[in-house]
Amino acid sequence: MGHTSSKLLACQPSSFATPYTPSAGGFVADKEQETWRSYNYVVVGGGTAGCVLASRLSEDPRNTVLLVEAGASHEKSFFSRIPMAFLRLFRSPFDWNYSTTPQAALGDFDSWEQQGATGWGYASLRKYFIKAEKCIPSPSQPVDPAEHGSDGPLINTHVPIAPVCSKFIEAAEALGVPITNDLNTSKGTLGAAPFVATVDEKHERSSTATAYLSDDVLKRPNLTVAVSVMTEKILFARTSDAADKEVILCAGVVGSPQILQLSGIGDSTHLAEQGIPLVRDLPAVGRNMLDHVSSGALMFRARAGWTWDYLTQSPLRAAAALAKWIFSGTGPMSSLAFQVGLFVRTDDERLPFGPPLAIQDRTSGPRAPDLEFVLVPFAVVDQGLGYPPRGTYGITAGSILLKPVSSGTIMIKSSDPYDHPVIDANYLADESDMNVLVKSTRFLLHLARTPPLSDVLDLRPSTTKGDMFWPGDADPDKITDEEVREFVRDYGQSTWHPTSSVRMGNDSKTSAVDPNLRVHSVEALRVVDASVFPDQVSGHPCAVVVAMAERAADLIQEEA
Ligand SMILES: Cc1cc2nc3c(=O)[nH]c(=O)nc-3n(C[C@H](O)[C@H](O)[C@H](O)COP(=O)(O)OP(=O)(O)OC[C@H]3O[C@@H](n4cnc5c(N)ncnc54)[C@H](O)[C@@H]3O)c2cc1C
Repeated sequence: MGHTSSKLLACQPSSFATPYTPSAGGFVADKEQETWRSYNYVVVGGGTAGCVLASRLSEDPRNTVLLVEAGASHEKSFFSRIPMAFLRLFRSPFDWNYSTTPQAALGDFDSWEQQGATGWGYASLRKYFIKAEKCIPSPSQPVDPAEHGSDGPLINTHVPIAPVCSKFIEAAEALGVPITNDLNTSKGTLGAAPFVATVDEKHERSSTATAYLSDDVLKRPNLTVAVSVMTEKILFARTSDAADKEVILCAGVVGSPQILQLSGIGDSTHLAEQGIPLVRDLPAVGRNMLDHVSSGALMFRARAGWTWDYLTQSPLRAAAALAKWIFSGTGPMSSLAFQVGLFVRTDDERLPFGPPLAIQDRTSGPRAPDLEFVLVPFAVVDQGLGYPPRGTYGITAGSILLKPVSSGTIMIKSSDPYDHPVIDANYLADESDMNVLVKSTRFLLHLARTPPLSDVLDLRPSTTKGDMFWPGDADPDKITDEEVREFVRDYGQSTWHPTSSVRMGNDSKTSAVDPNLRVHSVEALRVVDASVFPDQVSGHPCAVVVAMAERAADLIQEEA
């Protein structure tokens, strides 16, 4: 996070905090605290949730708020402003570069309430989705205004899509997937449509850092924002002196369990092994992590003129597209890399999923999808770090397991906060998860052979394993399940949507925070981010994190 008015952001801890070296135990004597600079709310992590909370909590001038973010201000990253350029941020200084352990086998809202997350059903979350949003629909894709917000900070809009993307959607419709104008309604996400984009009036990629922490918000005297400041651990007092003071962890699915464990909150056995004094035994901290794992990218060779491969293959045309975006805010650079989505159910018998395979239904009900397909309108090798040879055109499609059975763990491996924790995602450990991806890959192969998509592709049946267009060129009726499994094992990957590593619930044996997001049996400490999701969602998590942070801001202020 960060902002163009960087003079308003602090980098030196001495400018907003009192220097202090903690003793090994982590508890601070009452006398020492009296002399400290203090805030009503310290928000740790200026990501999606943290920026919303810092903005909303500081609306009341009586609240003093400190937001602490480990990363640098995004103002120096030109690429973070260009909607199309998000792949350029991979392995940049803005990337934590986390990786999972090697994976041997290489996840609504009403169901959240049923799992103990009282107050987090759709009926209560809906007003926060609307509060957060300013929807600007395009005339070609009208939406029901009753389903959307009109004056929230985050702009949702439609951006241009490549010609091949329309063919992808039309082919999906031909196979039986309904086309919808709007994937984001109370009716659920089932169907096929272009994605909406959080792109602002300046045609720049928008985040909660840009939308919620505007210049005016950053000028509030009661809000201090610190960037490039790593939170190492939380210090505790044995007695609470002020009920209105809170630390709110918004450090994300990896950062929040890591900070809790470093601070002595987690599985007592694991903390003892790391030599960390126990503050509270909460085994669910760092457990139950659920991610959206994908089959791996399937590339299909395409005919010239239908894709946007020129963005990666022709520096001249890429420069022209960039100039167009800079001067008019239009063209391919104003668009997304992932442009269209299909949300389906694997038990939909109309769709060509191949022979039956056992699948455990973890969806919240018959209108909720368990599978998503996405399309990038150019060929992408190794997550955008490589591209096919010039003159080779392609599309990159992937299928995403939305409701995994397998769950993983995030555990610190030492007491050093700068040591990345061990992330064992445990992908596809349950056979049902692998079966979803086998079915989905076969569906994609059929989709590619369905007009009008097949008319703009250039499939070549002679391609063999190892080729970048394998298994895209494989015959969906001949490729074996084992061949698909092998592809998924080789190329399956995270789609960067982990959740639930500090799960919300009522039972402190199976959850880490209560339905008001307070860490069980610890005063004045909350967690508000994707880590508290009781379960994975059947869509993309970011809007849910924003709505959750909006509701949390209300909960916190009601309790103060
Ligand atoms: C490449 C990529 C693409 C994605 N695309 C989409 C998408 O298209 N749609 C969608 O819905 N979701 C998408 N997501 C997922 C979405 O970004 C996350 O679900 C969401 O940002 C989670 O919000 P959060 O507040 O839980 O955590 P984050 O936004 O990750 O915020 C956590 C913050 O805490 C900071 N932090 C961590 N540890 C510390 C520490 N010790 N001290 C201080 N600060 C700390 C981090 O730097 C970070 O800024 C994508 C994610 C990635 C990585």
